[in-house]
Amino acid sequence: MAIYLLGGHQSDFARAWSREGLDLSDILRDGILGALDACKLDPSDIDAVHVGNAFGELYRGQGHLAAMVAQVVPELHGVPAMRHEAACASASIAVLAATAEIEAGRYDCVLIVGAEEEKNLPGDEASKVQNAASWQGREGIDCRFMWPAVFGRLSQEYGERYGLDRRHLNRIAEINLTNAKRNPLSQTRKWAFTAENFTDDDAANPIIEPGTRRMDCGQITDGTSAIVLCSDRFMERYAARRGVKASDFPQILGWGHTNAGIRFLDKIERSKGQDYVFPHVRKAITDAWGRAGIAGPQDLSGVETHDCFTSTEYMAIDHLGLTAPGQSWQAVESGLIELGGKCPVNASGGLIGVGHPVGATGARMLLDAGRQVTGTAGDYQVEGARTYQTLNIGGSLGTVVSFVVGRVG
Ligand SMILES: CC(=O)SCCNC(=O)CCNC(=O)[C@H](O)C(C)(C)COP(=O)(O)OP(=O)(O)OC[C@H]1O[C@@H](n2cnc3c(N)ncnc32)[C@H](O)[C@@H]1OP(=O)(O)O
Repeated sequence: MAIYLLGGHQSDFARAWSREGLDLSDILRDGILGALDACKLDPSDIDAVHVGNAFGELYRGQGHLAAMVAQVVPELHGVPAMRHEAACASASIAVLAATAEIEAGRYDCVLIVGAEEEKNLPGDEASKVQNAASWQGREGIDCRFMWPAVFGRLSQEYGERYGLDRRHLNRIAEINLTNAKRNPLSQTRKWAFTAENFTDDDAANPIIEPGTRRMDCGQITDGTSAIVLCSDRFMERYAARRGVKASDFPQILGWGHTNAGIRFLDKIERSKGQDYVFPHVRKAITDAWGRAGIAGPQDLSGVETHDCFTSTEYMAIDHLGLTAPGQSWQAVESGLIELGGKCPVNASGGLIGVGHPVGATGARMLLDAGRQVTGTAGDYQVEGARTYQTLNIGGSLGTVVSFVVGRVG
């Protein structure tokens, strides 16, 4: 059973919606209507809706986002809707639920909308809200900001296991923020940087938590990304109606999904002496390859990966097999991960450059992967892209989801 990615929508991640008198419900509406418009679908074409959102209750006091769907788009009244929360992987989990429904033959055309509002609080408060995705009172990490602290520990772990030169982390930030300048929907496209920002200069690149400096951080972002998936049965009708070919559209070729518990230090302890710092991340990636029928990174045109911090991308590089374990620095130094390199990573700018509206990120990655393999990624197009992989994580790698997207025929 093929699962087609019909298309989708991303909002401008530079927008702070509360400053326009708008809130999470408006963001959700924009995602749904944007995706319908992009795919030239009527609301009546949609069999089910899945909402990805992590922190609606905490940022805006707003829960029950499944029912919000028909509230803001009344034409979807009566259509089944569900909300999924898995921290920063919420939208990918929503996608997994949608693909299962299509594979089961229950529905043929399903809309997935990820949405998050974060900019309605000051930056430091907004960051602390996200601590909720850690194990309250039990992480054993004394800090202000849980995620900058956790991923600072991750770079420390790489340092202890394999050796780590911080210049490679600074370079990852620079590559992603440079890529984001080409992306008309990225949050940071107009931000100004100096060369010192990408060094260990304490003034130009201040320490946020041990092991993490400002430029290592993904952003606090408002935004939505929504995609529409459909069965081959629906695609047949859709293609005939529109006079297009099914082979023009990307398919979700494979997926991997693992859960590894919430507490960061347990995961680190568990993998001592093993090849990979996170064997469950490696498994999600290789499961996706297996289901897609590809052999490994040599079959990929590019990757959209989680880079909530530079250390996260550093980890992703070796777990994706772009280098041997612990040797991610080689891919940074050789230019392999840059636009024009053998396997560009985060051509869009990633979470550091595009922004990270937590509940929307997984859908945004799939949308970008789909754009790449259909040659519609504009100024950040990876030339000749055919097959793309996404890697989306929740919390300290507690939830991991990876997809392989490509065109067939
Ligand atoms: C698995 C996971 O995904 S876990 C990841 C979860 N995510 C996180 O933990 C988020 C991590 N990031 C953060 O916590 C925050 O970005 C922080 C705390 C590091 C910094 O946040 P803030 O204090 O808001 O500072 P920040 O530098 O982003 O922005 C301050 C203002 O300066 C602007 N700004 C920042 N850098 C620049 C620049 N280089 N040029 C121009 N403007 C800039 C921002 O747009 C912002 O303005 P705005 O509020 O009008 O939009």
